[in-house]
Amino acid sequence: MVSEYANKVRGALEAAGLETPMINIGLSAEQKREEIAQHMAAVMDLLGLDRTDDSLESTPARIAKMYVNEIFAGLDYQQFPTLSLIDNKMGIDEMVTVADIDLTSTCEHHFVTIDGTAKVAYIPTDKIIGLSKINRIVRFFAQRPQVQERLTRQVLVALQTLLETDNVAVSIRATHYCVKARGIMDTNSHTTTTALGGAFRDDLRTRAEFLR
Ligand SMILES: Nc1nc2c(ncn2[C@@H]2O[C@H](COP(=O)(O)OP(=O)(O)OP(=O)(O)O)[C@@H](O)[C@H]2O)c(=O)[nH]1
Ligand SMILES: [Zn+2]
Repeated sequence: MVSEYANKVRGALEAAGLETPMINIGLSAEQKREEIAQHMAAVMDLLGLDRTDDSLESTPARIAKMYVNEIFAGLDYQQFPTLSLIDNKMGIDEMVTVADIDLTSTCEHHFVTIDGTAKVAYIPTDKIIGLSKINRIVRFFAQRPQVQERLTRQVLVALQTLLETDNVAVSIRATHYCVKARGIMDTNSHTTTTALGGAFRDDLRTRAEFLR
């Protein structure tokens, strides 16, 4: 079952042209794992690995399970977090910031790790969200093949939709293992992406407070 919240978020991402390019192939999670395992076995065979070795024999099934249940679980809206949203009866109108959110994602160009942290802030209007739910929404979108810019904007639009306010800001700082562990092999650089809405975009002081 896909929740009402998840459907709202999906609709908003599609309308904004920010949805991850996906095709509904109509397979169950079990069927996906089975087929992916077969393909991973073929990849290992082509690399000349001996899959009868006891350390390698379960690797295809392990990778399939990791893809479907773990690192790409966010492709399935049924996995969207259960939310607690409450009416802002307290009239809170100051910035709420969650910083140093652990973020592990996967680069969609190379299928290797993106490792970083996220910072999310919002200024409540009518709704307040349970704090841990912000971390969970970040994790949901991180559990997809991603480019950091899209990930940042998906979290922004999801929270704007759920909180019914433009006043949301998201910043992600991450190391890409496709840059660190291969290719240019730069072990030092990191990438920062920022997506600002409402007052975070238009009001210099609010913007500065978030970016500080
Ligand atoms: N904008 C953006 N680019 C990314 C992200 N993750 C990886 N990339 C880049 O995607 C690009 C893919 O470039 P290609 O030339 O097709 O791939 P490649 O030959 O493996 O490139 P090199 O990494 O330069 O060896 C690389 O420059 C990656 O650094 C991301 O989150 N955002
Ligand atoms: Zn990459």
